[in-house]
Amino acid sequence: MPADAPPSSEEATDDRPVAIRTSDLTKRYGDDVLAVDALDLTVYAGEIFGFLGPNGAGKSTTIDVIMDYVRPSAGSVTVLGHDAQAETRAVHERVGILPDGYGLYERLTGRKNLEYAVELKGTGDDIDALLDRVGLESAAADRAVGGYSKGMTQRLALAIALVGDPDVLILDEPSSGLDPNGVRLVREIARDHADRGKTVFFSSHILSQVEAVCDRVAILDRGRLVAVDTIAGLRAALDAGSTVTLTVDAVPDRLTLGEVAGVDDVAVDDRTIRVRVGEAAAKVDVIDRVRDDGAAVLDVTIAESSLEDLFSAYTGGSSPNRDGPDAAGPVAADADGGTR
Ligand SMILES: Nc1ncnc2c1ncn2[C@@H]1O[C@H](COP(=O)(O)OP(=O)(O)OP(=O)(O)O)[C@@H](O)[C@H]1O
Repeated sequence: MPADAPPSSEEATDDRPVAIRTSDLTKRYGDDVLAVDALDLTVYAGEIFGFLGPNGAGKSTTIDVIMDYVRPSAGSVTVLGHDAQAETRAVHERVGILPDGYGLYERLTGRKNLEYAVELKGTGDDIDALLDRVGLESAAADRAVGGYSKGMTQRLALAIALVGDPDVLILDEPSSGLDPNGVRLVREIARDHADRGKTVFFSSHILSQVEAVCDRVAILDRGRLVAVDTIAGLRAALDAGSTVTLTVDAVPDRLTLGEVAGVDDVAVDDRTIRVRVGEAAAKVDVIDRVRDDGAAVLDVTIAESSLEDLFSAYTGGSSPNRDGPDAAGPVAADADGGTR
């Protein structure tokens, strides 16, 4: 189980350019809610960085501070070297955001919404190319946004996030409301962005989304950073392990599996031996040892720890949705008076 210090494979100094850095970032709402708690996070340019946590973990609040939609109670954020609070305009010029609640003009068509976003950013993007990139057909783009399905709304919001081909793309629950094609599209867009040296900050409570697309992942729980690493690194740090189940002709009288390095637990039931191993190498040793102890192995199955197990281990049991219902809708106005 992770202790106070988040496990990380990036402890060594890294001289890659930094895209987003939060330093001791803390956000309180009133006296009772500590939404973000002393968050230190470094996202490097060119990576797809997963920001993972159960509902209410503080993901949107962190993004809100990055965008200066809310002010931090303590600490600071820089984006591509610009202070998020003091140089908000510079930050907004370099960042595209797909927010959790979209803030679209419902009476205007999708196309008008997009034109307005392009005008506001002064980037002169080709509207049809953007619509095409997110898979919104012309006929749909010419309808009022108020009548859009959740998936269409999400695609339009994604097009707006891509206006100006931003150096940093922030996606807050980007797959919410999308069908599998839409989910794939989000992944392709994220990958394409990163392949061109740009940064993607991908916030989600859906593990499979993050696993499929992200280079590294931070896990946030109740405002605190509990881990930063690759998914493979997180598994290894946790010794998440596997369960080897062997069916044998007969369980040997003297079973010496407990002596095998990496074996955490052994359970015997009739002709089935279940062995929990914490190290990958122990899996083969387990099979060899059972044979050496005198049994014929008739069948072997190996179950790896699921991502849910991994996540629960880090968050003390808060379980995210794997492919579950959409994220919570937009949060109410900031207690400090900011808007979202
Ligand atoms: N404007 C606000 N006023 C008061 N409390 C707030 C406000 N916004 C967020 N919170 C609280 O701060 C905590 C973190 O919320 P936040 O929306 O940042 O989490 P999240 O990880 O983005 O969750 P979700 O996945 O549900 O969007 C929660 O306890 C939430 O209720």
